[in-house]
Amino acid sequence: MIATTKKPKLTVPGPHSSPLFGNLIQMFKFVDDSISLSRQLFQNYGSVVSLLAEGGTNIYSPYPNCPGTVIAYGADIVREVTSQHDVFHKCPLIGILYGKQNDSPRTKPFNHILVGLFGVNGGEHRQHRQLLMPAFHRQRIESYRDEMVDIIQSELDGLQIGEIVNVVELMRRLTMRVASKTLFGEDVNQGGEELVRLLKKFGKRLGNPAIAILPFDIPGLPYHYLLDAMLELDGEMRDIIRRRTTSGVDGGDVLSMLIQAKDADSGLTLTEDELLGHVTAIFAAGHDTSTNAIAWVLFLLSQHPQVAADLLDELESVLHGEPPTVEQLQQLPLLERVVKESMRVLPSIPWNGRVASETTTLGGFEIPAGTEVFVSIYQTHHSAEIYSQPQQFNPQRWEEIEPTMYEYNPFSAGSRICIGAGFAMMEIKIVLAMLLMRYRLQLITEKPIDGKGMIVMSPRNGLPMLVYKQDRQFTQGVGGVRGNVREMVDLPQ
Ligand code: HEM
Repeated sequence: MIATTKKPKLTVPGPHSSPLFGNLIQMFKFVDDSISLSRQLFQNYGSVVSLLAEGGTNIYSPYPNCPGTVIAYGADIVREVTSQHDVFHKCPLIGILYGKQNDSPRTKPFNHILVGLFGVNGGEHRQHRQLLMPAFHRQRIESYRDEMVDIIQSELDGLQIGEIVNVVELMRRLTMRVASKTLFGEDVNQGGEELVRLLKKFGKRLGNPAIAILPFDIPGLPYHYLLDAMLELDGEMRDIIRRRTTSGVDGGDVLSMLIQAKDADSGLTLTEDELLGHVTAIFAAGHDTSTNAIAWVLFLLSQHPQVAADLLDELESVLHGEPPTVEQLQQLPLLERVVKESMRVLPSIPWNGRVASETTTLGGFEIPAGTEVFVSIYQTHHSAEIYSQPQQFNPQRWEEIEPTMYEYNPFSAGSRICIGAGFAMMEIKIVLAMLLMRYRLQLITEKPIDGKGMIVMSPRNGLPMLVYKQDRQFTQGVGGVRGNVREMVDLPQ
């Protein structure tokens, strides 16, 4: 626990709040549309900005006396934060709720649900990461290829020509199935529905801002229903873990590997609570991210017909309509560039959140202990000092540029770099290759495309697309896009 007995003052520049509920309003604005608000703040105050000059905001830090929120961007900032992991601590995905455990047994799961790697720092993080690494080794990940292909095939078989499909929902179902199969060995379509239902229910309750404002376990209040959903999820997950532990069967999935994982020096294995923390965190970190990464690629392709045509040429010439093998994935350079460029312009994780474990500096400003710091991956990727015409979706640029890991970091950088990056890239590429050879998806522009969300950036109104057999009519459906995405990427009128 970071000890801050008195709330120190922030001296990082930023806007001043209105007298009544100014901090709540600013927090709400940030959570609602962090990209637009931060763009404005960076323009007005520079690359290191306080959400409110006087502090008093707390979005993510579970520690009492958090002095406020600092947002920052740029390669130097990314380096400072990601290379000093003992100074800039990471906190559980459950955010401020992590600090709300009390004597009630109903709050006990806050200890572990969505904690995993996100909730450990320093030596403990190194130890846990080492235990998890074998499950994410290249060979292990590659062994998931066949299961991924089967699930993708079955989801694509379900698409009807002429129907309008919300691509975000389609990809969410697909990546959830892939995650539950590779993590727990349970395909959603073959009996894993209960777990996915409970995870969804819990995620929905967690997204209700009222739980932070009225955290009282009283029937009728959203916090009460969050605790109910969390206990149900906790129970279901424990059952899965116990079944797997007592059966002693290695199903080849991540959970089986984690049950067997043993620290080489101490011989320690993961406790049931730790296992629960890891699998819920990996599940949460591993499917919504990929869902939106794929959705944004499909959006950008729908508005860049020449890129879409070139990509299909590449896919067909190498794959001839068949799902890619692991080796063939290395022979698709344009696919690689399209995905990289899409994750540069519209990263599905726009921020890296941290909390200062001691008083330190960032970009030359003093950062008091306990301050929460958000580093903007999005704004770093849109920096004109690093990328010429940063708003342009131009996969070709990757033929000439080789940014450092601090300049380009959709998966973060340093010792806390995404453990699932290899898994995600393989999944995203296989989905795109199989989908694009079979179908053309034409964007429906009825509703604005608004990229929203603080943890994961997602199109708020979904991404409705009309399904065609792949007919190469890529110029259809180009243009007419409205919404805040126009401020993020250059699009045809
Ligand atoms: C396009 C897909 C993905 C993106 C963009 C992404 C991005 C990220 C980023 C930016 C971080 C660092 C967050 C921070 O430092 O604050 C991270 C961490 C993490 N990711 Fe991913 N991720 C993706 C997919 C996955 C998948 C598929 C898995 C697992 C199956 C996964 C598991 C994790 C875990 C466990 C961490 C914590 C690592 C640590 O703290 O040591 N991610 N991811």
